[in-house]
Parts: sequence; structure tokens; C-alpha cells
Amino acid sequence: MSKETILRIAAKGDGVTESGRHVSGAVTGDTVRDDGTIIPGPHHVEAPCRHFGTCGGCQLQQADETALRQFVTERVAFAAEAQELELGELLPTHLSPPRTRRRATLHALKAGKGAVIGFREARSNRVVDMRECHILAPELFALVAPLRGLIANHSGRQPIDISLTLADQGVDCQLKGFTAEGLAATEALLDFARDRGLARLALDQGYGAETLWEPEPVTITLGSIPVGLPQNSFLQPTRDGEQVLVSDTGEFLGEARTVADLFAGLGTFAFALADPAKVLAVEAARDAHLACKAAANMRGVPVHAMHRDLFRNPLTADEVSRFGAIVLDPPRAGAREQVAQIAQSTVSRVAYVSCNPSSWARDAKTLVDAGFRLEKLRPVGQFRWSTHVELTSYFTR
Ligand SMILES: C[S@@+](CC[C@H](N)C(=O)[O-])C[C@H]1O[C@@H](n2cnc3c(N)ncnc32)[C@H](O)[C@@H]1O
Repeated sequence: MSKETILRIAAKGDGVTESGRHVSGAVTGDTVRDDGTIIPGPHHVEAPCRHFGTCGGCQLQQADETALRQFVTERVAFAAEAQELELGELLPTHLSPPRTRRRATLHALKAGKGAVIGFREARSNRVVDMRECHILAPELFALVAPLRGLIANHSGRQPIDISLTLADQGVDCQLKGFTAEGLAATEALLDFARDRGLARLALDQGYGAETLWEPEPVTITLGSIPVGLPQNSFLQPTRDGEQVLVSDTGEFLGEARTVADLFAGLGTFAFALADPAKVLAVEAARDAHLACKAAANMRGVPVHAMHRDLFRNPLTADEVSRFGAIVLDPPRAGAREQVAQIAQSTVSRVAYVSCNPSSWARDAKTLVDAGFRLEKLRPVGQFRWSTHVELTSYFTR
């Protein structure tokens, strides 16, 4: 019987052999027989979590640190190669450690007299009843058992989505699909929030998130500025990952005195770069934009927040040309329209942070065709053990 070696892990997490065969569950260095049997190689480890294989939260726990790092690095490097981008320096890949995820959406259902709570199974609506988790920050995981109890005692039977975010004051928790009818139900929720020391508890009963409990305004500190945290706003998934993204952009653009932060969210990059730089922070989500604006005004930070849809109404080439540097961190679709304007501008320094190597590579090609050089590129894996990959990059001309 012939055998083949797994050379790399492909974008969706399968191992791939030299002949291009995809093998689910195999990692770099494994051997696979004709009948599909995987003979574990030096990078194949026992998954740390008992739920691995059923839980849809992780795809790559069978890969050791070296194989994971190689996967994240190659995802980014291959995307660059596919667009024939010439690279100055590939910076070391950053992987977030276990138990650092500071935001997650879990799902829950009543089951018999109890309840199940956890991530969904891959490609299924079934919820895995989470008894351990190696990705969630301990503050989030500590709420899983109490939430199971809360939902078990609840009268409704519809599925519930639970969004958890670790904010400055503790955990911000939103329950979607959880109905609280009557005073006793509301009091039970308030007791829960107080006893668990929640920073905020909000219910979405079909009319948007309504806050039940928020003893002091919930914030997230960006740079050194506490910024109000609106419900459902974007936040980098791990604190250590955010630090790498922020420190890279600071290093890339450190001397620029005027910066436009595009797709700015709450101001993750804007507040880190501001003072000495003056920063224009452009964002389409209204709540995030207002939170950024209020924090900048209250603290007297030189961040000017602008509410604008950069897909339909990107900063024009003339507007872009007024800045010493641009940082952009678009959603997964990338920033085709905005990058076309940057290409036509006279700006010469661009830091591009991305959560999708493919759309990034397409946009990077537009920049390179306009005379930019890709100076630096760093692969980043904040979603440890998953196939989501991020990166920082720096372009000059
Ligand atoms: C990947 S997040 C980055 C946010 C921020 N830079 C950070 O690191 O926290 C992308 C941001 O782009 C915003 N966004 C999505 N579509 C947009 C559009 N068409 N115009 C402007 N901003 C948009 C989202 O609301 C989100 O805040």
C-alpha cells in the first residue's frame, strides 16, 4: 500500500499531500495511506480539549505550535505569492496563546430539566455542551456554568445566543432570544448580574439590545483612553493580538504627523497613534463612531471621528493626499473602492491590517501597481486553532 506525506495545512484546515490530496484531520508531517489512515507525524499532538472534533469552535487542535505557525504563515505568504507581490521583510508570525479570546458568541438551549451551552458543532445547529474551553479567556469561561443554570431555570424554550465581551469593568453579556416576563424574572436576572459581577447585562427580545444592568458605564481602553463600548461593536478578539497590530502600525507610521485611520471602529489604531499624530478616524457603524468621538472629545485627544461609508463613499484621492500616512483595517471583503483612491493619491505610507489574506492580496496588488512596495508583512493568528488568519502590512512609495 502506498503512502504520502502531508506537506501543509490548506486554507480550510485539511492536510494536503504533494499530489494535492486533501486529508481531513491530518497535519504537516503526517503520513496518509491509500485507505485514508493517518499515521501521526512529529507535529501531530493530542487535542487538549475533550470537545475537539465535535465543537465547531476549533479546527486545528491536533497541530502543534510549529505546524500552527506554519499554517498561519503560509496562508499569508501564499496569498501574497498568488498576486506575485514582492516582499521586503516577512516579520515573525504571532499566535495568540490559549485562553485569551475576550469576545465570543455562545449558543444555548433548554434540554430536559437542564440546558446546553457552548459553540455549535461544525456545519450544524447542534450546540456542544461546553465543559471545558481552551480558547475563551477564563473570565468568560467562568460564566458558562452559571449561565447554564440561569437558562435551565428560564421558562422559554427558544434558542438563545449569548454574546460575551471582556470589558474594562468585567464581562459584558447580551442574551438574545431570552425573554424575561414579569417582575420575578427581571429580578432573577438582576440577581444573576450582581452575583456574577457582570459589567453589563442586556437582553435582546426581538427589539434590539436593552440594558438591564450596567452599574457603571462599560468601557474598553484603547491606547490609554477608555472608550464607551456600544453593544455588538467590533473589538479585536484578543488583547495580545491587538497589541501586536497596534505596535506594528505604530512602528510603521511612527513619524507621520497626520494619519487617516479608515474602518476605525472604536478607535483601536486612532487612539494608539494620536498625540503626537493628529488622526482622522473614519467608521460607518454609527454607535462605534459616536463612542470614538465622545472619548476623543472628553479626553481632548487629537482624534477627529468621521461617520462615513467607505465602500460607497471612500475618501477621495485628494482627501487621502492630505495625510502623511493611512492605516486601514477593513472587514473581510477588503477595501477595493478605498484602495483605488489611495492608489490615485499622493500618499506614500500605508499600513494595511487585514482579517482576510485573499482580499488583502487583491488590494495590495492595486497598491503595488500604483508604485507602492510591500516593505513588511506579519501573519497573525488571533483565532488560535481556527482557520481565521490576520496580518499587518506596510507599503511605501
Ligand atoms: C475589522 S473591523 C476593524 C475596526 C478597528 N480598526 C479595530 O481594530 O478595532 C472593520 C470595521 O469596519 C467597519 N466597516 C464595515 N463596513 C464599513 C464601510 N462600508 N465603511 C466604513 N466602515 C466600515 C466595521 O463597522 C468595523 O468597525
